[in-house]
Order: sequence, then C-alpha cells, then structure tokens
Amino acid sequence: MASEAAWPQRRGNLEFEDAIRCKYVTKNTQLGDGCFSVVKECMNMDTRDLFAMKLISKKTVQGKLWLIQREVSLLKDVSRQIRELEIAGQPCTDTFEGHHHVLQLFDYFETSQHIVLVTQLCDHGDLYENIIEAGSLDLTRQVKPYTACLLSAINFLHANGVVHRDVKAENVIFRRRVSELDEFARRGSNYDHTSHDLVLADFGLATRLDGSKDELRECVGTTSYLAPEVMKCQGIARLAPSKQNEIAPYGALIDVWALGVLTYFMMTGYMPFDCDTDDETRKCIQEGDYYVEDALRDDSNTENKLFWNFVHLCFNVNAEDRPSARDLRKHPFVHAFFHDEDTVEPFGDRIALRKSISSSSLHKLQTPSRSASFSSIAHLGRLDSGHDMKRTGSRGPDSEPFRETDRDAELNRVRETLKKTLSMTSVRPLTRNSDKDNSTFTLAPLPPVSSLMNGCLSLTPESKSNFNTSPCLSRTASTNDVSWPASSTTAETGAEANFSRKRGARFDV
Ligand SMILES: Nc1ncnc2c1ncn2[C@@H]1O[C@H](COP(=O)(O)OP(=O)(O)OP(=O)(O)O)[C@@H](O)[C@H]1O
Repeated sequence: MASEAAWPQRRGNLEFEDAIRCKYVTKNTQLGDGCFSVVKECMNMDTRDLFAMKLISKKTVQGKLWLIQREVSLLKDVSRQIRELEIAGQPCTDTFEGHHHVLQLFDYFETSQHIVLVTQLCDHGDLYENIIEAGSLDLTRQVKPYTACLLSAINFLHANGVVHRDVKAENVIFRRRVSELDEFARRGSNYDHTSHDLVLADFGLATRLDGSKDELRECVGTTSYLAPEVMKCQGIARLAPSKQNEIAPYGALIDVWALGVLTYFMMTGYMPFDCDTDDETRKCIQEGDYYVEDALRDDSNTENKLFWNFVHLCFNVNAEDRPSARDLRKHPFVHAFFHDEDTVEPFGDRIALRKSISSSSLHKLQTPSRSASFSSIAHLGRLDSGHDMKRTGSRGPDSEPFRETDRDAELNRVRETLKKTLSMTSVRPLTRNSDKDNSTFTLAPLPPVSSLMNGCLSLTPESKSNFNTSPCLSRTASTNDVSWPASSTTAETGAEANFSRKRGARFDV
C-alpha cells in the first residue's frame, strides 16, 4: 500500500486548498488502460480513502455516450444493492458472498474531457496475469475457490437482473488485501485465500436482463468466451428487422458459458475453443467442440472428474439445458463453498468426454494473448452509426478478421490520443507541498443540471458525494472460511468469535 506521505497533505493553506478543485487527487502512474479509458489510483482528500479512478475520454466515446450511461447506471444500481445488503448485514454462511466480489462504484462526475468513475481500488493484478505467470493454476487450491467465488458474483448479478456479458480473466481483478485474511492463513485452510480478494470488473458490456430484446441480441463480448447463442447474433445489424426477430434473444446463461471457459483456462493455461483462425474458433464454439487433453481425460482423480463435469455442463450448446449459476452452486466441484446449499446435486456421475471432433491440431493449445474486448463501445457504436469501426482499432465478432499488427498499431494510436487528452486534464498542478507523482484537475466547465453525470459532482473539496457509505464496508473479507462450515460444532476461541462477529458471519457453536 502506498504510504500516506506519498499523497499531498491538507495544511489549512487557502491557496493550496483552492488549488484542489476536485476532492480527488490522482497518481500520474496508471493502474491499467482499456481501449477508451485509463485507470489511475486516487485519494479522496476528505477521507484519505484510496480508490481507482477510471477516466473515459469523451472524445473517444463521442456519439456513444449512451453506452457509458448504461455502464454507470448499472454500476450505480448494483452498488446501491451491495450497500443495502452490507447495511442489512444479513447473515450468510457461504464462503463467498457474491456482492463482495462485484466492482463497486463510489462516485462519478464529468470534467470537460472525461467521464470519471471512482471505484473500489483493486491494485493487486488480474487473474489473466496470475494464470500466465503460473502456466496454470492448482486445481484444489485455486481453480475451485476462484470458480466458486466468481460463481457467487455471477449469481448475485443474475439474481439482480444483470448479465455481465464479458466474464473473462482480464476482467477479474484483485482488490487490496483484506487484513482479516491473516486469520484464514492462521487457521491453515487448504485453499488460496486470495480467492477472497477477487472482484469481477468492467461493466462496459453489462446489461439488464429485463432490457430490450435488441440489447440481448447484441453480438458482444470476447470471441474466446462467447456462448453459441451470442454467436448466432453475429451480423444481426445487417439483417432486415423481420429476420432479426427470428433470432432468439439470449439470457443470463451466456455468463455461465464464459465461466466454464475461464475455469478451463485456469486449469490448463489455454483456451478450450481457440483455434488458429476466428472462423475455426467460432465453429468449435457452435458445436461445443472443446479440446480435452488425453492425459487429463484419462486421469481418474475425483477432483479432476468433477472439474470436467463442471465445465462440460457450462459448455452445453443448448442454453435451455445449461444449468444456471444458482444451480451450479450445488455442483460437487464447488459445493463445499456454499454452506447454505444443503443438497449436492448429482449432475450426472460421469460424463463421456469425447476426443475433440476436429483434429487436435486445429485447437490452439497456446497461452492466449491478453484480449481487448472485441466488442464494447467500438462495436456497439458501429451498430449505432454504421461507420467502419476497424479504424478505431477494435474488432467486433461481426467484423472481418484483420492482422494483429494492424490492431496493435491502431490500439497504440488510440492510447496515444488518450494520453494526450489526459495530460491536458491536469490543468492546475499542485505547486506547493505536493508530491511530484500526483496531479489534480479542475472540473470545468460545470455540467448542466440535466447532465447525465450530475449525480454527485465534486466541485470543491467540501462537496460530498451522494454515495456516503464508507468504502471500508466493502473491504471486509468475503466471509467464511470453507474449512469452517456453519454446522461446525467446534467452540470458537475468543479471537475466532471476535473475527466472525467482525465479519457479521453466523456460526453455530
Ligand atoms: N478498480 C480498479 N482497480 C485497479 N485497476 C483497475 C480497476 N478497474 C480497472 N483497472 C485496470 O484498468 C484496466 C482497464 O479497465 P476497464 O477494463 O474497466 O476499461 P475498459 O476501457 O472498459 O477496457 P476494455 O477496453 O477492456 O473494455 C483493467 O484491465 C485493469 O487492469
């Protein structure tokens, strides 16, 4: 964690205070970037709390502001629901409570050049990095708890009428280590406790399940993770309206398919459907033809068999036969993490894993490169405006494949433009008592009253956000240790009782 001294201090100096027109101060270094945004660490000068600030360049998303509006509106609703749950403090005996693992929005406003989202700080890398660094993850210690945790997050979203549409390793980030996790380590649990730090982020493609059928026919996402029913929507924008209506809208189960892909990726280090060309990949997805390594298929280890059974169910080409996130909580692969589900569903004892229909050489068993969402604003913008989005460097599933080098060059161009716009944001750098690593910016011009982002404009350090729940609330540990079931009859020690009380968890003693 960055030391407090690294951030500028308030010294009651009016001139200095005046320089801080925004209550947030950002670090110049960035936490990450996407096609349309840069994410930086920031501090709320009033509370000294640290957050992540996503700066979306208005220029880059010109004409597609409705997409940002959708992202903000969803994040706002989801964050409100999370806060309500946290305040209600409903006891839950699951190891992972979904709402703790969904990125929270704390504030938002706009400057002349940016739409700014202030979210929970998750600066401990992402799941993609973890998998790539390790080659593959350990089945018992990591794949199982990570999958259970993401399942709880997805189940929470679905239960609240939201489909994420871009579940992938790159969008799973790790938040600030929660101090209580030391307790888990002390207890010697046999799974990786960083699973309590997982957060599902990037709601740029998320939409409401009760939204328009058009939205649930958008072919968006990341190719390797796309469910077959999303693939069916490919090219829909070019069809006549009568033909468009013949394509069935998809539902929440597309996230379950993507979770299967991610679980598989954690276990093997490569993607189940990826082939040398996008066309081949799409064909394999549509046929549910995923690669199964001989050695893994023949391994009779029970955990291994449960893993294959789990992903096999996620990869049901027929969405109606695919289990929901709620159902999958009862699957023996993850059931141990869901203490409030007392029944384990058999889900078929043994599945007949077939060798891939296609020749195995077709499947690309290599480390996948980090995927920019082939989707999002650029792609949806194309549906909207009809102009050729290839020029923006984003590749939608609908667009023709183009060479990686072209894409990289385009992406770099977009990044350069973003960087230039961003440097203009720091219009009034702190001149006194400031750390060179930090910058701040003024909010100008003021957004009109009817402005989309007017919810909590941070005009002066005194202006308070309309989100008033302490971020500490959402930084509590996810909840219970898996090796600490609700039905445990072990008497708690003083420290344990204190720990469980702190987390508001219910334990029968
Ligand atoms: N809350 C956060 N804490 C720390 N880092 C973050 C946070 N949110 C995002 N990041 C980093 O910034 C990167 C870009 O963020 P995000 O995916 O939300 O942007 P995007 O413009 O929607 O990206 P994409 O082009 O993939 O759709 C992420 O990959 C991650 O590394």
